[in-house]
Amino acid sequence: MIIKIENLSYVYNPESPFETKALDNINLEIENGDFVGLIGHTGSGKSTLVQHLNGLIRPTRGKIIIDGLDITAKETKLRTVRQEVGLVFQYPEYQLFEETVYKDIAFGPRNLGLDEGEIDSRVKKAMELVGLDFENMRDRSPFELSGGQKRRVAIAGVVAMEPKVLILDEPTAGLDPKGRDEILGEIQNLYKKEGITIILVSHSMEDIAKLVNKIVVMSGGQIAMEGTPREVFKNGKELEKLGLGIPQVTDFMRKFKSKGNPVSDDILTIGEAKVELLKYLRRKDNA
Ligand SMILES: Nc1ncnc2c1ncn2[C@@H]1O[C@H](COP(=O)(O)OP(=O)(O)OP(=O)(O)O)[C@@H](O)[C@H]1O
Repeated sequence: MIIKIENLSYVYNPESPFETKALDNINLEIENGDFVGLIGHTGSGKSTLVQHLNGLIRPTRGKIIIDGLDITAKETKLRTVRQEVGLVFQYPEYQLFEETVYKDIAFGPRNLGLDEGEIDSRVKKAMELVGLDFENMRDRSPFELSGGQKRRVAIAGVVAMEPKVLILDEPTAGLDPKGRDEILGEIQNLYKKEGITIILVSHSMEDIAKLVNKIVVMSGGQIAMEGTPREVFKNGKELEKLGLGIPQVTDFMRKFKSKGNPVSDDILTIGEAKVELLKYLRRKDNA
């Protein structure tokens, strides 16, 4: 197990008129190599939770153990936590600030005190992992890049820290469909190649169904459901009550089945639907 969260609660602005209980007794275990989708409607506590995981916020109550290290203990240094857990914020491109792509990605590794050779190889590897051409892009200014490219630079900066856990908070927000697909493809690629643990916060059930092997559903600062995508998306009605949906293709297959067509409704992606519908058509032709 790489992450263990025990009885985690967090209150913003305690004992003031603005007091908000954002996390309410969270207990969660994540296995090494899991790809976790964290979903929940606006204000359910997802961002607050992920900020705890890399030490940006200290809990009001409870404990977080990452790879055997209690990151909530007073004596644990933030620097150590950041090496273990990389967090890519929403709209991370706003945090780019160096004059070249290379310098921006090298910033974190340089702060770790690594030597130039190691920094260079980490920048190269991180750029390759997120699909940025090293020779063509290294000396460009991050500010003259497209939205999708800027975001990749920002993700590469976190990847270059070689964290054991990578958290991405809405990495496709604000991108066009092509940019979204590219970034998601790179994330999937990174997961396959590096075998790290990934936590993806997303409002897109399609993206979640396509990528993750475990879903955690948050509501009102608590964990409302957890399980494999198949387990979680079986509970369409409960998800709806929490202001969430199921992938469109899952919804379509369920409706198609309910009209009396003999197909499986346990379908999560377009690819699965295609296979199932072709089988159905063949059966129909042979009948
Ligand atoms: N800096 C803050 N100060 C006070 N309250 C906050 C702060 N940040 C979040 N909250 C409150 O804490 C609760 C959880 O918010 P959080 O941002 O973690 O939710 P979220 O699920 O990430 O939402 P979204 O999907 O909109 O990003 C909400 O009630 C929110 O209003």
